[in-house]
Amino acid sequence: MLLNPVISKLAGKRVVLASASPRRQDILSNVGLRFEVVPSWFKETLDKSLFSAPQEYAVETAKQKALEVARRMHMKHLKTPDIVIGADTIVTLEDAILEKPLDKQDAYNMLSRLSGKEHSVFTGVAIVHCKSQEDNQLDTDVIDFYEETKVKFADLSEDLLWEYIDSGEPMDKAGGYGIQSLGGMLVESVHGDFLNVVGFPLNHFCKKLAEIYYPPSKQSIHRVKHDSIPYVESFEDLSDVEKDCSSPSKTYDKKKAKSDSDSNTCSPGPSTKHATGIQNGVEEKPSGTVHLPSKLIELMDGFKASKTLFAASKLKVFDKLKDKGALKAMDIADKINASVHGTERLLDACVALGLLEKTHQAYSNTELAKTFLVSDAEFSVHDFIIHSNDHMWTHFTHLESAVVEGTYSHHKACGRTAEHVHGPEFKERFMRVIHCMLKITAQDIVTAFDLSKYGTACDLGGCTGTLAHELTWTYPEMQVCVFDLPEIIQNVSKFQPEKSDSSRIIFTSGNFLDDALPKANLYILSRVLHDLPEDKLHHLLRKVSEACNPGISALLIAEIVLDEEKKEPRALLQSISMSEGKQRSGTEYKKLLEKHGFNSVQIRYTGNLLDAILAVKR
Ligand SMILES: C[S@@+](CC[C@H](N)C(=O)[O-])C[C@H]1O[C@@H](n2cnc3c(N)ncnc32)[C@H](O)[C@@H]1O
Repeated sequence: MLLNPVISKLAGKRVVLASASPRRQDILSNVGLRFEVVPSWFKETLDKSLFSAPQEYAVETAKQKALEVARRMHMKHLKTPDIVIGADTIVTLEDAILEKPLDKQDAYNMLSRLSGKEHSVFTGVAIVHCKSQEDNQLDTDVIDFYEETKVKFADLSEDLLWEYIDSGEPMDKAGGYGIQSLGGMLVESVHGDFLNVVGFPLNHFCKKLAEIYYPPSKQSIHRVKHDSIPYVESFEDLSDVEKDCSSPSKTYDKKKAKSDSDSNTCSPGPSTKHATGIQNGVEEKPSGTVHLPSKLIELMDGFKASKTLFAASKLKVFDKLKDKGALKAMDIADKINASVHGTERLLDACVALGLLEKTHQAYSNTELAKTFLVSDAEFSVHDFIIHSNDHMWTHFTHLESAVVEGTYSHHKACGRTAEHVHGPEFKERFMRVIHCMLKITAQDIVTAFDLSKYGTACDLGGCTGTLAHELTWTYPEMQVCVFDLPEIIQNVSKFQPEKSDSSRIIFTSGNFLDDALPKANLYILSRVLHDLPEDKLHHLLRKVSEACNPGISALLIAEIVLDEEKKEPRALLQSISMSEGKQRSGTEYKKLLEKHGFNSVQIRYTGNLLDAILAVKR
């Protein structure tokens, strides 16, 4: 349950926290906010002398952190977040800004300066609302603020200072201390928001959200206009949010219905059209037509958009336009051997979907098509689209019977024989699909954690070796073994990139359930666990755990990690077509791994197709 109704205003939006700080993540997730973590690459090197007050520096840094993530996500995967939250905490003493200590001596200098004195902790916060414009440019709207808390340190003895520094705690914290853990011992008093010192001013943040989502009522808000049709403009008050939207007594307000449909919250359906009510003494009358929520329209029409993309890919429209500049519908029809009339309709639909551009009756690829849809582009998802058209489409057509039967008997449903599924043609297509999707997410997986200390890695179920190449590019010392079934390994040669030091990668065939695992410091299971039934899953994890030496080895998992409420649509839509296995939340993965002796489990939400989990036995 959400304690604060303003947090619920963010439900259904793609919210990103541009900070790797586990403390900020905890503060926000504890109040039920669902968000992805995409740490900012913005370097905290703004010239402090340019700011008239230290808090302005913290606010600007927070803003730049959030904007960097918003721009990167928009550019990189064309998945623009709705909101990016950036934060920066600094400690100031007599106008000097103390950030994170560089080393133990620096930590000592900071803490001894703070000893016996009162200092200020400022956290600058930026809330960036993002929107992708029609020309694919990113439009951002920044709201920022800061919070100050005053903290007084006790007089600290040399011994206490060094004991604290030797604990390692000061190193990643502004001012060199963490109030929420050992550093709490140094603090005599706190004036202001405690969580601000921990790293995020939650109370001020919620107040800001309330200002954004519940603008203060104006004098004229509850006014009645007596035109030919009387109408009422009204802003809901905070307490309205918790009310059941289906309540028949709820008054219908056209403006609200529109904004609700835009923000995917509940909106009155046709049954409320004739409702009347009294709000703040003003009688409201029904006001005009009911808008079908855009969310629902999108869902009802979604299959047409998918099929348009699939048909254009299957007919190789994007390939024909590659390197050709703009072509008229007639010329494209000729190249794809199709009717001019039908081609023109398909092309116009692609323009409407942002896949093609049209100028002077001629069509050309958009940047999105050039990057992802041309079949030989570096990051092409063409093979995945063809797989979706030829297989997933049929799969989903039989969804009702799969639900009724409780299993996905897709061979039967799709009229396919074992030969279709296990034959060489299927294997090669399967490998192409895996290869193209992993190419897009591999970099984020291998950089989610610093893996440089692992000299050898073994990618179990590593298929074409995409992750192995990314690992050797990122970690120049690492040797990687790709372990997969013999029929996969014998086909890997055609997937090897030209520019790669393949001497550090070996391909080994075997069955990870039956055979001994190759020796390695780092085991990788990418998109393997979610597919396994419980008995095989535990068997495999037991084997990996036995092969891992405490303190030396680790297990890296790449999967979609569900939010705790299990509402992530992409994972749930994928689950619907899975016959065995299941998608799991972060807590479920932690419990599963703890059961197999991995007592340190860290999760990174990458914002890309797969998230990363690093599990270590201490
Ligand atoms: C869903 S794919 C994932 C491929 C790749 N790791 C990725 O992240 O895209 C599962 C991989 O595990 C391999 N695999 C399945 N069962 C296996 C087994 N018993 N032993 C070895 N590899 C297996 C499959 O051949 C396939 O390459």
